[in-house]
Amino acid sequence: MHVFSIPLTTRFRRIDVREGVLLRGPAGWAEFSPFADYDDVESAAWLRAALEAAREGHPPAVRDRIPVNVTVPAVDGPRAHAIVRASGGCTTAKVKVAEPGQSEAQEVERLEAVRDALGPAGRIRIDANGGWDVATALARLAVLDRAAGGLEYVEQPCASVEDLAAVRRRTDALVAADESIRRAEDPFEVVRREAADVVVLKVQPLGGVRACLRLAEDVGLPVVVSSALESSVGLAQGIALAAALPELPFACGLATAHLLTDDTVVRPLLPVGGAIGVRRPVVAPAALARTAASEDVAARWRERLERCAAVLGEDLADVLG
Ligand SMILES: O=C(O)CCC(=O)C1=CC=C[C@@H](O)[C@@H]1C(=O)O
Ligand SMILES: [Mg+2]
Repeated sequence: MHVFSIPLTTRFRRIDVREGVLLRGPAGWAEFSPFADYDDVESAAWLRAALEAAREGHPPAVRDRIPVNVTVPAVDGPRAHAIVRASGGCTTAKVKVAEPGQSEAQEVERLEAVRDALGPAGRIRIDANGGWDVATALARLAVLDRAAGGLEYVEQPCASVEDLAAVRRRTDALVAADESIRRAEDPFEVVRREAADVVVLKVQPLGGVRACLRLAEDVGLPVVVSSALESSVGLAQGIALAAALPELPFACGLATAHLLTDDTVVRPLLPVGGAIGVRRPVVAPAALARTAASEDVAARWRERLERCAAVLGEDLADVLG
């Protein structure tokens, strides 16, 4: 077991340092890295995902390259431009909007810069993380669609499924559901209420690659696989899901290794030509030493891991070695 602590290159989701645990089982390394705002019961799904990867490995792949979007945090125009240009050939960008404290003008500047960097053929999607009410979403979407020169879709414009459905009914923009799937008691409410055109699946919060494959089948909507800002060990779990899905019509949000200043593997899972090759990266002792958390952080994670294992009724002896 290895506890890592890696500073981010850019503040994202109001965090500056990404922490988590790497476990190693008979099928290889796996990552357990629930965000701090997930309680033990919610975090247990993240552990189920890690145990599946460590013990069973990944299901068969049906493709060997995963097209990915570059993820643009809530930064200013010049920085957004630079991030897109340094993205490893991504032709789709996902741009964060609705950041608390930021203005519409800052979002417009960011989207114009991203369009400029991508060129006319690129695709731009935005993610509001549930930050708007319906009226704000409708007004802002019109403005941001113009600034971006067309939006591929808007991810989680509002927090509730009811509001997502209202936005979807009242605009031409496609709506993607993220938090309404990953943090919902019932992910099928999105389907019943016709609240989304696309669902975003993240492997850790949804309990593993196989659980996500079943969910994708049952939901019956196009899927975008996205990361939870993991190190490349966790990203490989997302890559494995994207590789195994029968259909993959959109670029996936798995190019987030560039948001970390270091990684736990020899060759991080970064895009080349806008896609990430399907592989399980090699964890290296030197990378583990560089990214090792301090003793107090490690102790906090060991306790969290134990509490989540208790929630699942799991004995972790085979993955802690
Ligand atoms: O989808 C992407 O391009 C990258 C992943 C990403 O945006 C996220 C990762 C982790 C936490 C989330 O707040 C955020 C998201 O909302 O999708
Ligand atoms: Mg999202």
